[in-house]
Amino acid sequence: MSRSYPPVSLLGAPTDIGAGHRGAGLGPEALRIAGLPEALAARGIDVVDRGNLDGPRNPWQPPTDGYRHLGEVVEWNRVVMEGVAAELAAGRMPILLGGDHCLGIGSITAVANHCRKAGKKLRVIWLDAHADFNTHNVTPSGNIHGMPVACLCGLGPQELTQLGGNAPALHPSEIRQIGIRSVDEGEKRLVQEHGLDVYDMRYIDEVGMKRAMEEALDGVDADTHVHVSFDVDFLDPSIAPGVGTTVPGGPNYREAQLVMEMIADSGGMGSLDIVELNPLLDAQNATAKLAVDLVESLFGKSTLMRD
Ligand SMILES: NC(=[NH2+])NCCC[C@H](N)C(=O)O
Ligand SMILES: [Mn+2]
Ligand SMILES: [Mn+2]
Repeated sequence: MSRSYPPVSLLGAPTDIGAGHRGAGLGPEALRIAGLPEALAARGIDVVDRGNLDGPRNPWQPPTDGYRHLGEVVEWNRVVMEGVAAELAAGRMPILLGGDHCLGIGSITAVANHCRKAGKKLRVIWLDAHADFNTHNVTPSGNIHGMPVACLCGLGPQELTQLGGNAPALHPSEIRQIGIRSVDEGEKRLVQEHGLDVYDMRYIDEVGMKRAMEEALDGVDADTHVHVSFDVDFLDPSIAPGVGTTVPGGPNYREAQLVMEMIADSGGMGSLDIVELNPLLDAQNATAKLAVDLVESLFGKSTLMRD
């Protein structure tokens, strides 16, 4: 199946404000140096690099009341939400270059608002080692990059849960999480209570990535906007060392390619976040290059013609 893609805009968000390690703020530049704009252009996509958004610097403080850098995280997410919303309103596909995963709050809030206005269904495909469903009372770290899914579903500080208006941006039924293998104790209970649809590594081991992805994409149709939230720590650390919170036992190269190819085949991808890439922990930008390779597959690159 091949599709034509709308024009794409790259938006850099160079910050590690929600993370526990410094360095994710260098992600946008590493992705550019790994050739992301050129790779998309080579696929015939009209791509414009908007450069980097601007936000507060990282004061690198310990958490207060269960959150590290809440004020700065709110500011960054407002900037991201506005940037992503402007691209969607102009009929373009935003690709957010993070930055840490707290930025998913702003990005997905903008996408959800756009879908409500356009009368489209939303399906978020969350590729991650982590559920990112912590709240300030259960977080082991206070790092807000461990909380974006909870915030989007209405659990968290009002400044984040109501970033785009007074209703939660997302209903748990709109998200599918793939590759999960690290969920904190208190977080497990919340995931269960809110009925998140989690395709964890145990499930993927048992049924295979193909069936897991068929299920995760079930119901996606021409009226569905698919948002892909790609936390690079989704990948097994043996192939993707350049992230701050590695967890062993993730998808290998072929499984990751299949995920991307199946999302491409769904024909529904309307927006993408690439987050948590940390060039300071990488080996010669190899993780960034792998991310670019996988994004090519997300945009329909395949070995043979398959129509
Ligand atoms: N987006 C991420 N890399 N999240 C990692 C979260 C790690 C851990 N669960 C925490 O809340 O601190
Ligand atoms: Mn993660
Ligand atoms: Mn994450």
